[in-house]
Order: sequence, then C-alpha cells, then structure tokens
Amino acid sequence: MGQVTLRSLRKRYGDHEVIQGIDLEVRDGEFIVFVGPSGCGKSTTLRMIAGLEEIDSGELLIDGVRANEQRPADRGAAMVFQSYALYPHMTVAENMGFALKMAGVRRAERDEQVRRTAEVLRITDLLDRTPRQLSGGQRQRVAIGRAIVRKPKVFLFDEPLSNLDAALRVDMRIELTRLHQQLGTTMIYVTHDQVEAMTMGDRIAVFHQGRIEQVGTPMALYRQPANAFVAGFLGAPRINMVERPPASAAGAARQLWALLGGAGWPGAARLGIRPEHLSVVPAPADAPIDATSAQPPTVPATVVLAEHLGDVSLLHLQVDGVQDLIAAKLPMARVPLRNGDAVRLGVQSPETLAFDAQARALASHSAEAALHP
Ligand SMILES: Nc1ncnc2c1ncn2[C@@H]1O[C@H](COP(=O)(O)OP(=O)(O)OP(=O)(O)O)[C@@H](O)[C@H]1O
Repeated sequence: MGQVTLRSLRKRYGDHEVIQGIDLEVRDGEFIVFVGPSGCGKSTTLRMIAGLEEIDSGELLIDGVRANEQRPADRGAAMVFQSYALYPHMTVAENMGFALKMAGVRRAERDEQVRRTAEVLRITDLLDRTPRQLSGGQRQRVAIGRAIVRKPKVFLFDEPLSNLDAALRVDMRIELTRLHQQLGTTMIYVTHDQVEAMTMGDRIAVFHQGRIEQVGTPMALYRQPANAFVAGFLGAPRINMVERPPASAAGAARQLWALLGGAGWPGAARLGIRPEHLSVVPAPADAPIDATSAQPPTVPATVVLAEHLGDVSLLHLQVDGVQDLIAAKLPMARVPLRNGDAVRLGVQSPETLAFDAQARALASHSAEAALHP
C-alpha cells in the first residue's frame, strides 16, 4: 500500500507562510505530479512528506496512519533528488545497497536485490564504477535504483530530470513511466516542467503561492481548467487570453471577441483559446469581407513572428486593438507565411474557455451555440 493523505498542511518560514493549507489524497499506486512555478511550495510539500521538513500544522497520513512525528526512515518513502546525492567514493553497487546495509540486511540478500534492480534499470554493466565515471543520465538511474532497492511504499521525486539535456529528459520520462507501470508503486513527482506533468502523471496537482489550484487528470486540467492560472500554466505556447474589449476598441478587437463566441459569455471578463484551436490563412488585410458568403468568420491580423519548426508552424499575430499577440499553432503551413504578412485568423475548433473578473472559469453553456449560430 502507498496511500498518502494531506490534511490542511501548513508551513511557515519566519513571516512567510509558504504552504497555506493543502488538502490532497494520493491514491495507492498512483503517479501524481506536483507542478507549478518556482517558489510555489512543491518541494517543501514533498520534503514534509519525506520527513525532511517539520509540519507546522495539519496532518500527514501514510496508509491511514499519522506520520507527522515519524522519523523519515520509518515512513516507507524513498526520495530521489535533482542532485542525485550519490556517495562519490562508493561504487554503483555499494551506493545502491547502502540503505539495505544500514538496515542490517545480509550481504547475499543485498547483492541479490541490487542485481535485480540493476537489471530493471539496465545498469548491470555499471555496478563496479564510481559515480565520477558515469554520465548524468546514468547517475540519475543509480539514484533511482538506490530508492528502488528499499522497496518503499512511496517514491518521492524532486525534479529528477532537470540536470539532464533535452534528449535524455525525453528518454528518462519514458523510462520512469515504464518503471511505474512495472512496479505499481505510488510516485509523487515534483517538476516545474508542464510537459513532464502532462505526459507522466495519472493526475496533476497545480501549485500556486502555497496552495493547490486544481487536481485532476492531465486532459481534464487542460480542457477544463478551474481558473486562468491553471489554463495558462499547462500548454505551450500558452493559451491566448483575450480581454473583453471596450465599446471604443478597434473593430478587429470586437470582431475577435465575437469570433471567440463572446456573445455566449455575458459574464466573461476574458476568453481563452489554445493556439492549436485557431486557423490562419494568408489574405490581404483590406480584402472586402463578403457578408453573404458561407465562409466561417475571420478577423484580420498581421504576422509579427513566424516560427516554422518542421512539423508545425507557430505564428504570433497582431490583431488591431488587442494588447497581447495571439499565438496560433498549425500543421506546417503549406503556403509559408513570413513576418509582416497579412492574414485572416479563424477558429478551427470551438473550445473557447471563459473567465470572470476574478479569473475563475465559467461553466460552458451557450458558447458553442454562439460560435456556430
Ligand atoms: N529553508 C528555508 N528557509 C526559508 N525559506 C524557504 C526555505 N525553503 C524554502 N523556502 C521558501 O519557501 C518557498 C517555497 O519553496 P519551495 O522550494 O517549496 O518551492 P518550489 O515550488 O519547489 O520551487 P522550485 O521549483 O524553485 O524548487 C519559497 O519562497 C522559498 O524561498
């Protein structure tokens, strides 16, 4: 079993309350990702679960038993750090077997467990090396191996991939996901990388300023964020946020609001649309719009920056009277668009999100009808 319950958890450093009452139920066998910007309290929460930080108030339960006062070694949690924290003078095998040695496990049994774990992680040929003789990715595997041999109820990962280069991070993401499927052990994984969160977690907890904003599956958070912060944190490029235009705004700004279905959201202060839900076609900005045409409506825009990435193109567009640039993500444009080109911006998929003045998401109702009356 490896169920972790946080009840009204709080932590203060001096005058600064860095954890402001966190409630969370991590299910047995789940891979949950804590994600959020730097300083939002992810690591502190993880360290309180590990027993490396004291809990000021609230309750931590592991498998239903209060763990606030338990020593770290008695909690059944094993932590893997960003810095690997390997003993430099020990071999890989000694590093991996050290915790078992301290726990008084006999040599033969220790060696057997280290051998089996090394096979799972495919590092058998590295067992006699010292950490200095390993690459970053290999060191990280050893650090994970050292946690596995202890057969913990819960793995705690603190940004374990952030010292690796981009290609290796992708490999290790796959590796860790595979390991989770193989072991079935609860994993709590801290990262500020939204791609890791989206691809690895059964569920994601989005942290912000010492609180959890929302917990849910990656797709639920992506498609039904509770507020503008969660909507903006998941997804790259970020979701486009368009403020309700004042009556005096340029015609294009009001057209954009209408294009996004603003009429269906009387209480909305702003609308959000993801870059992949927009469409862009080349067009002279001053071409007359045929009001009787059956073509879906579009808005004139100008390409400020076109990034052609091979598979997709990212276009950053200026719409007259709209403060922020609008990002659109398209399959690599057949007609290559260049900086300065005039285009027409449309909506490909009617997945607009709406937020009130307090940045809370409004429930969807007639927005789709407004987009396609
Ligand atoms: N030992 C400490 N003493 C004082 N303040 C601390 C201490 N540890 C963390 N903090 C503060 O607590 C807040 C939360 O830190 P924490 O490390 O949990 O954030 P995080 O979300 O993990 O950020 P990062 O992604 O940058 O690691 C920050 O404002 C940090 O400066």
